[in-house]
Amino acid sequence: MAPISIRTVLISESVDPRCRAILEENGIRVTEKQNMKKDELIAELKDYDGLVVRSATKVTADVINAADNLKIIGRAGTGVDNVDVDAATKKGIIVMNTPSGNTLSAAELTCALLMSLSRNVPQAVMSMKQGNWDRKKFMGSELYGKVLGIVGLGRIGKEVASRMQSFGMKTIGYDPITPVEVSASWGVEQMSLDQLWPQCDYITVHTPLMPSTVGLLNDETFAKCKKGVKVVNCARGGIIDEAALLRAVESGQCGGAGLDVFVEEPPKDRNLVDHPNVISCPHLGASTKEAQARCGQDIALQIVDMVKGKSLVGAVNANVLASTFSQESHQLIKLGEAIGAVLQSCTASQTPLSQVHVINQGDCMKSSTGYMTSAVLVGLLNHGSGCSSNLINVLSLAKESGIMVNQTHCASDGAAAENVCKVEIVANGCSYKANGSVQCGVPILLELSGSVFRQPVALTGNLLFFKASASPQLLSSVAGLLATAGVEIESFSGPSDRTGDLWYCVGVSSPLPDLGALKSLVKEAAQLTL
Ligand SMILES: NC(=O)c1ccc[n+]([C@@H]2O[C@H](COP(=O)([O-])OP(=O)(O)OC[C@H]3O[C@@H](n4cnc5c(N)ncnc54)[C@H](O)[C@@H]3O)[C@@H](O)[C@H]2O)c1
Ligand SMILES: O=C(O)[C@H](O)COP(=O)(O)O
Repeated sequence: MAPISIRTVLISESVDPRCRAILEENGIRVTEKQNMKKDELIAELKDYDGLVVRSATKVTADVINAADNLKIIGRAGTGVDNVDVDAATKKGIIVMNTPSGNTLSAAELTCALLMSLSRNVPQAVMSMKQGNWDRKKFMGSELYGKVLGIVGLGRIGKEVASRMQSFGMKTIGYDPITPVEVSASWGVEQMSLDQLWPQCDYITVHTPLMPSTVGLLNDETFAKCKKGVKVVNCARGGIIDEAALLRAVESGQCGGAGLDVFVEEPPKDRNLVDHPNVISCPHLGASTKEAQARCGQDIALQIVDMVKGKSLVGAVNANVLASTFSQESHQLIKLGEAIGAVLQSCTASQTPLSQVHVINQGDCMKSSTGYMTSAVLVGLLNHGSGCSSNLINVLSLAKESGIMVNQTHCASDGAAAENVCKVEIVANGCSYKANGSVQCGVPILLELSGSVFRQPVALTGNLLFFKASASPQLLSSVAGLLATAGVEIESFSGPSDRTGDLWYCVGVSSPLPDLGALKSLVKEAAQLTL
């Protein structure tokens, strides 16, 4: 992938100073501006290539669509639910997070809430401060021997499990992705949620907030739990339905709740926060010096590595790009874009483009299948159109335009070029094909719609393609016309076959000022600069 240039970054929240220092040490100008309202953020962001946030900045579609220079949104932390990732992807903006930097801190806070719930520590502290000495009111219960249900067995769920096992808790859990044998290896027996709810003395949720996790604990599921179950939400507000939780603590079905996160932060509705059996924190899971240092440092290093073309780590919406940081992939991307551009030029009058099929042939093309398709589409959609799609958004743009995209990989067919990218498109109901490869680091075109070139076309510089039937005068006539226009021929590739209308390509010193001048000599003509 072409290196992404990030010269300016706006940090819109309190992020560890290491973040700014690392970015600046690497020549990136940084501005820190906190507590901006949406309009201020929109106005400010116009001037920046990058934005670094935590969870408070709402990077909505309006903000993203107004940020014409923005290329990356860096989240110094885990959850990206405050970023409209779909809108960013459509705009070709990378969204990147640092998912493991605050795992231990969030796990420790979860454990602190579980322990506080078991012994009423916060309530006892408040009571002491009010001058009381009440040893009866705050009778607790041991964690030892109790059952902890962990919903979401990812990074944090796993760390919570091992810590609470050291208190003698039995840990059971549910996760649709983590294999049962994996969680069993760290002591968590997995089961369905319906089996889990009635067994738990404590439940803690550690999933992302998404449609399938909104209201995981609700009136119906609370009813399936043991009476007096205690719950912790240190993940995202809304995974435990707040209204259902209030009803459950009021009825005693829920014996206590520890909340670090809320649907609305800070919560305007204080009913849960004020309930005597609810203990809460203002979203402090990641608020430790260590977690902030890791997240601030990680996001800065990830951005710098990406700018330097070293690696792409932590991108949540551009995984395909992670494999594009090598010399070989740069060359293949150039090849894909060039094939797309050639096909676009040679079929410019044929619209609409309705199908694109990219076949990657040969062992070396196996790992490149994903990004080659995007590269071909970038060439097809951007060339001569003013469209500025990139590898991040081109698939969604193609889908929006109703283009059917297919990609396949096949083994080498034993021909001279082992690794070949073959592209077939359908435009205006007609099919066109182009095959290319990389030779000595240069992208080359081997075949264009049935014309196999005797001398492959080096896909670089100014290229003039024309379709004509072979005749002894054809080349001298084209050469004469080019000379009259002051255009020098630098290379020539003709078809190996000589029958019918076939494609030729001439590398020229500059584009022909009037392509129409070729009309009397050829059937079709197209030119492009690569
Ligand atoms: N309170 C804080 O300050 C704080 C700090 C860090 C992370 N978090 C939040 O904690 C949550 C977990 O973070 P993580 O780093 O462990 O994420 P993770 O991606 O490592 O783990 C999430 C797990 O949830 C599982 N999951 C997805 N859908 C599920 C479902 N329907 N039921 C059960 N499990 C499901 C996934 O398979 C995954 O294993 C996230 O919401 C994150 O934003 C909060
Ligand atoms: O998802 C996260 O990383 C946590 O919720 C932490 O959010 P914060 O960076 O705003 O503290």
